[in-house]
Amino acid sequence: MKEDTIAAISTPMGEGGIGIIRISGEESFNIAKKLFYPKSKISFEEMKPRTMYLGNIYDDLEKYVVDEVLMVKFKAPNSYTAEDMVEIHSHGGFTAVRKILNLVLRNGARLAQPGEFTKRAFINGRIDLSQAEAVIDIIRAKTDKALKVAVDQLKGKISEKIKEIMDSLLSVIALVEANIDFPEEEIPEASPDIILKNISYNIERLNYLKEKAGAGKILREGISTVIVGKPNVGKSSLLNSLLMEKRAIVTEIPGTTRDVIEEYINVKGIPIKIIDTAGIRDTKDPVEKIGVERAMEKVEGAELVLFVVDASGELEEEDYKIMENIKEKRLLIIFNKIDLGQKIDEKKVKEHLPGKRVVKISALRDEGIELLREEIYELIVNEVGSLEEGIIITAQRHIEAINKAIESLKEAKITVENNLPMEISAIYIREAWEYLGEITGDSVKEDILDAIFENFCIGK
Ligand SMILES: Nc1nc2c(c(=O)[nH]1)N(C=O)[C@@H](CNc1ccc(C(=O)N[C@@H](CCC(=O)O)C(=O)O)cc1)CN2
Ligand SMILES: Nc1nc2c(ncn2[C@@H]2O[C@H](COP(=O)(O)OP(=O)(O)OP(=O)(O)O)[C@@H](O)[C@H]2O)c(=O)[nH]1
Ligand SMILES: [Mg+2]
Repeated sequence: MKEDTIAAISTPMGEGGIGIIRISGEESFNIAKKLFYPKSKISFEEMKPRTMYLGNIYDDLEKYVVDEVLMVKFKAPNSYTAEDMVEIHSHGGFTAVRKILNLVLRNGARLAQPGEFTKRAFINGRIDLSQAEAVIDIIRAKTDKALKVAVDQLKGKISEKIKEIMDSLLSVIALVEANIDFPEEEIPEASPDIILKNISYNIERLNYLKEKAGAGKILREGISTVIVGKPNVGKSSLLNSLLMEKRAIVTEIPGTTRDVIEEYINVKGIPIKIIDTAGIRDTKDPVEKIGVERAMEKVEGAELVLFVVDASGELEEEDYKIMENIKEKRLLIIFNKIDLGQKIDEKKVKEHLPGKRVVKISALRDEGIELLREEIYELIVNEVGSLEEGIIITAQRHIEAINKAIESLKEAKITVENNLPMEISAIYIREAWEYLGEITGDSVKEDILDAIFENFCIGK
């Protein structure tokens, strides 16, 4: 079946130096040929692939030059999608790119869906599914470390590991099937021992990949971290210190913050989504009340809580209430306003929040902030393991597939141990193979593909 020729603007809409319109599919060259007039007066066919040419985009209906651009063509299969492709590099901004896209559409292309270029790269076999998924992770990476992990995935590191395991599983399946089909022949015997060994080894390899998944999820999605505490303890000041900018309004009036404020910070490569909330207290003010409710909701969903108290005062009833609510959470206790001297009873706080660490800071003077960042890092790394070496799985979809594969392999193991016919074991091993194939895209259903690429941006 002949695929449509698709087109989209691949750069963000806004004022910028350059804007890129991409076209992919069989009609790409014909469409570009009608619009593009090279300065050097050579024909479209004479232009070398993967070489930039300067020229004009000309509107053949309205008869005027739309923009001066650079154009480059890619001949299939040597392109991003592995189809014929054209890129038009125009001036940035809203108007030129949009006008050129419209011209391209008028001449026979249709607007690309989100992720459709990358989907084609996958369907045409240039990259596998986990590599395709890495593309959007690269675009959305919030720290250098997250970027590095995504680029490793784009380079095929995950697929390589998964494919090794799949091949190993396939080799036992083949062995079992050969023994069933040709029991008389001179082929290696599929002894229960050999099969068990293979299964155990592959379960081990999958478990190893799983170990790093926690770190992976954190690198990809960040840790949602809520700053919580009574009014006026310095929550917004802490947010500002961490961000190194005056993001939130700070005043000496309790109840200043009402809305939830969310920003990202980078703590040694870990993206931390930091959320400032309204001070928790009983209040009659209807606006503040909503703020307090929102704060409590955020605490509920938080992966890390920074509980701020005013260390220059005594613990109050509100503090006790908040502690009661957050004691089960991953949590750091922040003693703020330490510049005013410490009056708070540290023992009492620790009694109410056993096992949690205290960090002493002055948000006003930016003191202790570096230490706090260290503590956040340590807390996370202690729980999820190092973010440094090894292959890091980041996608929830991959983790689920690995879990299901492990379950199938465990089933297979039981059948062998119970001396059931080998073909039964082979069925479970094949099931594991198929689950892993969902990661690479070797065995994946259309709806999963749609769900993956729907989340991409247009033009990617
Ligand atoms: N202008 C521009 N910049 C871009 C992209 C692009 O498509 N256009 N990319 C994407 O969005 C990224 C680069 N990724 C790419 C990956 C593969 C191929 C490609 O043509 N691959 C062929 C040929 C490889 C070769 O040179 O031998 C292939 O793999 O067969 C192109 C871009 C980032 N920057
Ligand atoms: N001395 C001293 N004052 C501080 C410190 N941190 C914050 N403050 C002051 O405490 C007051 C309240 O600070 P905010 O950051 O607005 O407190 P908050 O917890 O966000 O308050 P709400 O939004 O009302 O809940 C302001 O006057 C700050 O300047 C600190 O470390 N030392
Ligand atoms: Mg505040």
